[in-house]
Amino acid sequence: MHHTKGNGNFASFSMEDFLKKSKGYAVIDGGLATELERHGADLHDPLWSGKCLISSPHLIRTVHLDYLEAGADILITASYQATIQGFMAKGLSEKESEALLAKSVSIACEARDMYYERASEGSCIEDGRVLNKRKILVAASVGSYGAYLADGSEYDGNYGDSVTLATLKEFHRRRVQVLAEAGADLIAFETIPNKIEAQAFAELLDEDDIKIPAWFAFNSKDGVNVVSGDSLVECTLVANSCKKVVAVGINCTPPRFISALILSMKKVTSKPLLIYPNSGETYDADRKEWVESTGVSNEDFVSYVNVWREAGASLIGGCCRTTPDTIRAIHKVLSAGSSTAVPSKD
Ligand SMILES: C[S+](C)CC[C@H](N)C(=O)O
Ligand SMILES: N[C@@H](CCS)C(=O)O
Ligand SMILES: [Zn+2]
Repeated sequence: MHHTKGNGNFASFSMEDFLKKSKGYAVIDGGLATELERHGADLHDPLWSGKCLISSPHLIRTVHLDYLEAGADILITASYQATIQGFMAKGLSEKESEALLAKSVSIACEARDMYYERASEGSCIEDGRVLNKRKILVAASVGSYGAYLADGSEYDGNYGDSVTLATLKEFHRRRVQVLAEAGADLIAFETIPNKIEAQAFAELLDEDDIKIPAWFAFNSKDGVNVVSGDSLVECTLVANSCKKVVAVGINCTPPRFISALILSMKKVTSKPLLIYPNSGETYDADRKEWVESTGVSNEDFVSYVNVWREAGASLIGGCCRTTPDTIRAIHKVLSAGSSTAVPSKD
């Protein structure tokens, strides 16, 4: 059994230090694709939100900036479903594809710079906008192989026998290298639907000498295991035994499942726990649209925040179908309760 608890530190970056300096918690941003669509982007495309790296990079920057002004401390880049393989299928060269991945990071960094500029001019809260010079992290998104398949496979995670550990490592290798060298603070492996893909990510981080740390975010549709049916505890242990993983948790999962998932992860790791649930709505992968009216309201979402914090989550945000309003409300709840919050520690 390898139940040894990792220390969560890697290289010069320590998630514990970052959290300590920000009162023990941090706010992650909300749905990027959701917000791009609300601004008029058409994401009916195999690249989904990654399509905007080609068609409307300025819109991505606007959305990042909106999330910072809503109080997010961490931006997740537009690279979730952007892959070299996906770009090349559109006729781009390998070099152009790699440049677009790097651009996802530079767009987020630009938004951060613009935010800092605004913050130095302004006061703390202006017209409901959060403006202060806190430390902001850029997390380079790496969606799972299922995301690349563009058929909602990240909510299922059954890739079939032909997809092996080696296939997954080969598939992800170059993108991870490019993103790690593009100036992000960390890599956000997102919507990891099974254990084998977590293993592939952990091995890539170690074998390829990736210079920045990472977080692992799994997803669940039953509140017990990850979506493929693999054990969440085993998946968490894979993350826990990788030194470069500085936080582990859950994303794009209905809010009602989150507390139980946090509690089961907490039993096997002392790394900081992160959660950024979706609204609880269901995704129709054929239509590439969300089925409305199955989710929770912003008020209901936010009513969970203190429960999640008390259960042990220290990084909290939103995934698909959450908006800057959700993040603004999360920021408000957490800053109001921060005097009583207990920071996570080893
Ligand atoms: C997290 S899901 C909503 C992303 C989109 C999906 N991979 C698709 O292409 O349909
Ligand atoms: N970060 C992604 C969603 C992950 S499920 C995006 O909105 O592009
Ligand atoms: Zn999502």
